[in-house]
Amino acid sequence: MPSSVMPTSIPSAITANGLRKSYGDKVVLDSIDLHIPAGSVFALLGPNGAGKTTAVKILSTLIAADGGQAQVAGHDIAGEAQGVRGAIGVTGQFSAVDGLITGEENMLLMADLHHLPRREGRRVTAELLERFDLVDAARKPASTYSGGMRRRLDIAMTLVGSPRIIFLDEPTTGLDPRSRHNMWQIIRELVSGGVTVFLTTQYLEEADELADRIAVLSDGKIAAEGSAEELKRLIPGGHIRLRFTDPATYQAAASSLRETTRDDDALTLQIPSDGSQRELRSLLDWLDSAGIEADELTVHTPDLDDVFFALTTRQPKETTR
Ligand SMILES: Nc1ncnc2c1ncn2[C@@H]1O[C@H](COP(=O)(O)OP(=O)(O)OP(=O)(O)O)[C@@H](O)[C@H]1O
Repeated sequence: MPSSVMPTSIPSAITANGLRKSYGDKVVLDSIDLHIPAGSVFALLGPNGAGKTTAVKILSTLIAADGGQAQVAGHDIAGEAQGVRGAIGVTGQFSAVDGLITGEENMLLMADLHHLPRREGRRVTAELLERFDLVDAARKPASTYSGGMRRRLDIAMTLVGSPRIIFLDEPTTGLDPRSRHNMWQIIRELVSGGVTVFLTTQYLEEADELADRIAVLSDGKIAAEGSAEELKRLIPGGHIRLRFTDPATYQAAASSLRETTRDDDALTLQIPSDGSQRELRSLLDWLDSAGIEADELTVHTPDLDDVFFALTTRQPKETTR
């Protein structure tokens, strides 16, 4: 895997070896290893209840692991929790925003918690409210904010302490498409400023858009890890789909094309393909020479959805890893 051949000159922001956590009989994290280079975006992807939040809580020292070790920003999560906390910011499902006070007051409170001198606190607050487009709403109670504004305030509050590593636990869950794209832009800007982002998400598109590396968490284990492109290559699934309306044409095509998957009810044929121009051309040539005309032709290349479903669909017990 590329993580093992990572240039040693890139320092690791987060490393974990054999992290374990159970609640009662339920094993939530079953020996997790992570190596996240500084300045990169790492996405931990998994279905509901996979253990993503548990991983964030352990790495941000909110809860203790049952076993294994991890270093965050060079500090051991068990022995140097204060060092870890000083280097990180956490936002997400356990938001720090207080709805009863204004956005600005929330920011100033954060500045106090970080022991910033009053003037410096005001300067940082004004700068971040501006950067996150919250100036107009700054004097309104945070309870009146939309979901997107609240998330922006949450991240702005996290940045008061200038963290080098930020944990974003499902940062866009429940946001509308525009707010989601705004949030992605904010995350990209954080990374271009050198921050390392550890992101959890259920959205494949989000991981595809933002992450340098993606790990798919399933049944307490990392089922696969790599860039979006590497993960897509892991699974087959590319195909060309031909749809017919005339049953006789469909039958003629089905009986003469090899390696097809038939759907006799929908009158469609699926031909395995890597989606390349060469394969598409040879299929079209063949259809032409056989005098077969499909009513619709679509090319399907595997996407992260395919990877996700292939890796997280529960298998019968004896075939699981
Ligand atoms: N304090 C707790 N006590 C008992 N079980 C817990 C506790 N916290 C989490 N769990 C269980 O651990 C599992 C993983 O939970 P976790 O919140 O980490 O999942 P997740 O991947 O973040 O899910 P989601 O996408 O729904 O937030 C779930 O089955 C959950 O019910």
